[in-house]
Amino acid sequence: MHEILRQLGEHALVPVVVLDDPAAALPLGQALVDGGLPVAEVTLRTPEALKGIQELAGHGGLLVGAGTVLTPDQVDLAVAAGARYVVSPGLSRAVVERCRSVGVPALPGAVTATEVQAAVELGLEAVKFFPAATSGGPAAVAALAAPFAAMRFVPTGGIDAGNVADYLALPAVLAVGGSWMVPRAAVRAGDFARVRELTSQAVAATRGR
Ligand SMILES: O=C(O)C(=O)C[C@H](O)[C@H](O)COP(=O)(O)O
Repeated sequence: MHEILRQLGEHALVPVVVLDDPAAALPLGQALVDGGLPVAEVTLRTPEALKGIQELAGHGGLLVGAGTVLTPDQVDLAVAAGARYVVSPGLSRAVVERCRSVGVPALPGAVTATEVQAAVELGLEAVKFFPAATSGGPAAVAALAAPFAAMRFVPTGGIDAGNVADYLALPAVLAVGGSWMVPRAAVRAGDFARVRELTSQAVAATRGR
């Protein structure tokens, strides 16, 4: 497995961050580190996201990736800003190939057998099972994993403290993604103590994995 994917698997959680203000990036990154989770996926949903990736990548201790990557050009921008993995909501051959050519792992969305099979054909080792809750939840991941024995899944979308353990219990799950430990409102309000607390609670749910 790609070293970066292996590291995501070790942390077992991928916090999905929406940054409205790049000034929040460093305190947010520190709150994640202090909460025991030195990982951040910054979604390219806001104009400030690339600046935020740059700030977080400069932190040094964080495994920073880009989310909501829809085009090969965005792969280039994200990687230039310091992203070390690229997450997409769906499966795009062009995005996957650009990731391969610049040497970062792609984590594209796939929730059907056809999509997972397409990911296998592209040589991918892991996919994002997105949106997880509305696509059948843990039962759907388990059913989909059965015929694709080598594939690993990163369920994301609608996961929180109440159901994360159900996903983490599945051997096919590499890690679980979500925004519940980094609520946008808390980040906006500068409430990084809240982020740290939610993060350490989420990390506690991964123990014994
Ligand atoms: O696919 C992408 O790149 C995304 O940005 C999707 C996000 O990962 C989810 O929307 C997070 O889902 P929640 O944890 O329910 O907030």
